[in-house]
Amino acid sequence: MSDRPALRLRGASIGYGDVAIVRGVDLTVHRGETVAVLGSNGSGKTTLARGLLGLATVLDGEVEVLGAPVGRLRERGRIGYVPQRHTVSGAVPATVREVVGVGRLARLGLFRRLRPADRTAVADAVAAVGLGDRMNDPVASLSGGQQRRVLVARALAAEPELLIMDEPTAGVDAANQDALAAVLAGVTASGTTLVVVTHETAPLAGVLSRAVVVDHGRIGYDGPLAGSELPVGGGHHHPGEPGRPPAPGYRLDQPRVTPEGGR
Ligand SMILES: Nc1ncnc2c1ncn2[C@@H]1O[C@H](COP(=O)(O)OP(=O)(O)OP(=O)(O)O)[C@@H](O)[C@H]1O
Repeated sequence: MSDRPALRLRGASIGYGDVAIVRGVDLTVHRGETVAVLGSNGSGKTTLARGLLGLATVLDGEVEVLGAPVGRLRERGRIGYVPQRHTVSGAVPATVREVVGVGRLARLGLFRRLRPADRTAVADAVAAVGLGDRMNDPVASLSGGQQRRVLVARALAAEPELLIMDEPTAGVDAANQDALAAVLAGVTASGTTLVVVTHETAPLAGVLSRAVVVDHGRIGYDGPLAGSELPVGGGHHHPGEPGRPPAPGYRLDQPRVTPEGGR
């Protein structure tokens, strides 16, 4: 139902086995929002993202995705996911067209065949990530950054309502980061909700408007991603009393900059 938020977490704890990594998270993301999920290594960003997809276990609380309890959404193609690990592997050598075609099939459902309009969507998605001339190449023959873009195209080809991306710009060169930003701007302009786990907001600064900072499994900041301020680092801010918003150039793996300090 389109009046329900894209994401709604209430007291959500998410983890693996019986170990909670993300704890007691309250988070609502409305349709069309564009959210950066930030935080230091191991803070729980990927676990949070995986919890939205049913790939990590919801141990407590509620997680609703596109209006349905997590894992219960029947049309999985409504959610697009670009995982963190970037290589596309498999025993059978698959071409770019085939891998991205699988993304389109997720939208159609199993045992359906791609029709001309679907093939066009696949070609458009591949072109959008700048790999139009590699359509028939085995994915295994592409560079790591190019394979990463194949995964982005695979997600785009399904034209999802909610697109969750884990480090989509990592290992991608500046020109292709810009191209990706342009693609995502177009996707979000058509109403797609975007959640991007990232260490670097600068490449997608024009697309992302809200920052959620995960700090030791909890949300330490939730507010605008704006301004030209210096990075905040971890911090223990809370919604309602946010600290300084992470700036577009936020990178947690850069040396910390103290509030008083210069660069
Ligand atoms: N499959 C798994 N089984 C058990 N523990 C896991 C699993 N995946 C991750 N963890 C643990 O969960 C914690 C958080 O990991 P997670 O990948 O969510 O962090 P992250 O914030 O995405 O980090 P990074 O920035 O390094 O990607 C880590 O302590 C990690 O060891």
